[in-house]
Amino acid sequence: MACSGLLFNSFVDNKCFRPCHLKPAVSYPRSLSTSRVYLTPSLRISMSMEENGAPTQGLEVSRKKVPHVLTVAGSDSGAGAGIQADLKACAARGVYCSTVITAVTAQNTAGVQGINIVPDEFVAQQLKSVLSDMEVDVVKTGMLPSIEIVKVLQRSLKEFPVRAVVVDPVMVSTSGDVLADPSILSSFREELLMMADILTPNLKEASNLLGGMRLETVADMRHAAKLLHSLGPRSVLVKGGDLPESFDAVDVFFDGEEYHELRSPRVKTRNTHGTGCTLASCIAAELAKGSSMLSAVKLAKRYVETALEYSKDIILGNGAQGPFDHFLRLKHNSGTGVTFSGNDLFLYAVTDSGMNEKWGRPMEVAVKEAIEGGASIIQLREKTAETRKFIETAKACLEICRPYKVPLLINDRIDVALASDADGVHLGQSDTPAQVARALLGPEKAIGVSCKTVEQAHKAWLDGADYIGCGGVYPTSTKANNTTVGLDGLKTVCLASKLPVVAIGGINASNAIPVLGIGAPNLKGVAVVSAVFDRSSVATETRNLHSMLTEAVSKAN
Ligand SMILES: Cc1ncc(COP(=O)(O)OP(=O)(O)O)c(N)n1
Ligand SMILES: Cc1nc(C(=O)O)sc1CCOP(=O)(O)O
Ligand SMILES: [Mg+2]
Repeated sequence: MACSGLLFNSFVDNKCFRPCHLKPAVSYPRSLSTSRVYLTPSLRISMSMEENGAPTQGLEVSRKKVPHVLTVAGSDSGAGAGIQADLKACAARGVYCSTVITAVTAQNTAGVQGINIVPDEFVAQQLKSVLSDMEVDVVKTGMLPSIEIVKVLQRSLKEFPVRAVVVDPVMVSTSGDVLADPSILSSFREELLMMADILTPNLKEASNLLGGMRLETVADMRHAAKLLHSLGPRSVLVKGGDLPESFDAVDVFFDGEEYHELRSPRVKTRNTHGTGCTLASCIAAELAKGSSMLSAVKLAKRYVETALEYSKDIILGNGAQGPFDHFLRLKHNSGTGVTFSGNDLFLYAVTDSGMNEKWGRPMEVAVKEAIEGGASIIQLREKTAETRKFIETAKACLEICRPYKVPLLINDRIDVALASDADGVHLGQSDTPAQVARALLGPEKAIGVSCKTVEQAHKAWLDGADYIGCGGVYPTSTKANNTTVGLDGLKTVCLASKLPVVAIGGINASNAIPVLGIGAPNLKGVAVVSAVFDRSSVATETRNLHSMLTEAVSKAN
């Protein structure tokens, strides 16, 4: 058979299996005429090659095995469940996910409007494409809409065995729409269940597989798990999410020897569409990474709970069942409504618990007063706070800042910023490098770096910082042993950087104007500690400083 580009709608023979115009997955230097590949148990590939017939030495290519789940399921256009949920769950768990699509559904938060089943030969073709090439660890099945597709899957898994098979016996969607003809039940029982290392039915599915058995209590679930186990799967997880009037979400796990009742508080939310697919994919992902079955199930359950809790208030769609956020990120963008910009540096209030204690002010009160006085950004600089207390304070202050859309940053402590979902961090030269902070905090959060030199400013830019704090502009007694760079040092750093800069150190109402007058367009404002917090009224001092700065800027324009 001649190879002529991509092949549509036809089976391909093995010789021409990879479309000819595509490059091989690994391309070797042309001068190396032959290669021998040895697979060691640790999955490192050592390649010994010969150049012009002479052995070459020292070429060691180490290939790290990527944990890989193949999902065989239906597409959900609303992307809450099905293939889309599987992809997101595996990505969230750090596992590669390939896909064999069995059906394309037109679906949203209201239900399923249409289903188009993929021809079984084409399901077979997809299975062969992936399984013959891509070292799949675990296969996870979802919507298997026809008996032929179940048979195709069984044949493929015989030809290309994998380490584990997770079967989510999808029959009816969360909206109540039928996703597999009831005639599929016999094929599930006869063909699918014996391939399963774990079967994960909900109550309805477990009942259907057991000929309509009533499942109303945890005792019923235990009985069902045992009966289902006798049909072939190595273990069974009967999910009790729909159990009437239960306070906890209880799932029953049975591995043929022991039962485990896995309980967790029920999350009150409409955003549960796709939980079954996600749980099964997550179990598959954990198995692919090497977990035992019970730990994979426990990890998966905890992950789903966390995602549901995190997403309980997000709004997507008008139907009864919304999707949830697998990456625990959507609230950061749409929920806080706070996005850092250089202009936020105009009047930067940096807290000091010692000063607030001295004046008998709780931190939350001080922060509120600073904002009401005109502070455009707040930094919690708590050098001695105990971690738990620091997180609580940060959360309380965020409640205050959010309605004003004033960003709240944490000094030094990335852990506290993450735990409190603060808007970013400010880091010094001896703190965690900004590049590491960026990797931990993601692209959305603001990162400021203290810089006294041009080199430090350049590095801050390369590391992905959002702004520079430059000082000490004047001598300060707030920070011990601080080097003063003066107005000249400040100007040098500003002119050497593309980043917005805020000046800090000894700045107050009597000396702030010359700072703004240095003539650097990227100097966006001043940061102050004692000038506002070591005073009897934070609001009054902040207001004075704010109006002075505003007046100076408007005069300069
Ligand atoms: C806005 C701003 N600029 C500079 C600093 C100082 O940070 P750092 O050098 O890490 O010193 P500490 O504040 O941690 O003592 C800052 N906090 N804010
Ligand atoms: C926290 C801090 N960083 C500085 C730097 O030079 O990077 S100076 C400083 C303390 C600023 O306090 P005050 O406004 O009371 O002088
Ligand atoms: Mg620091």
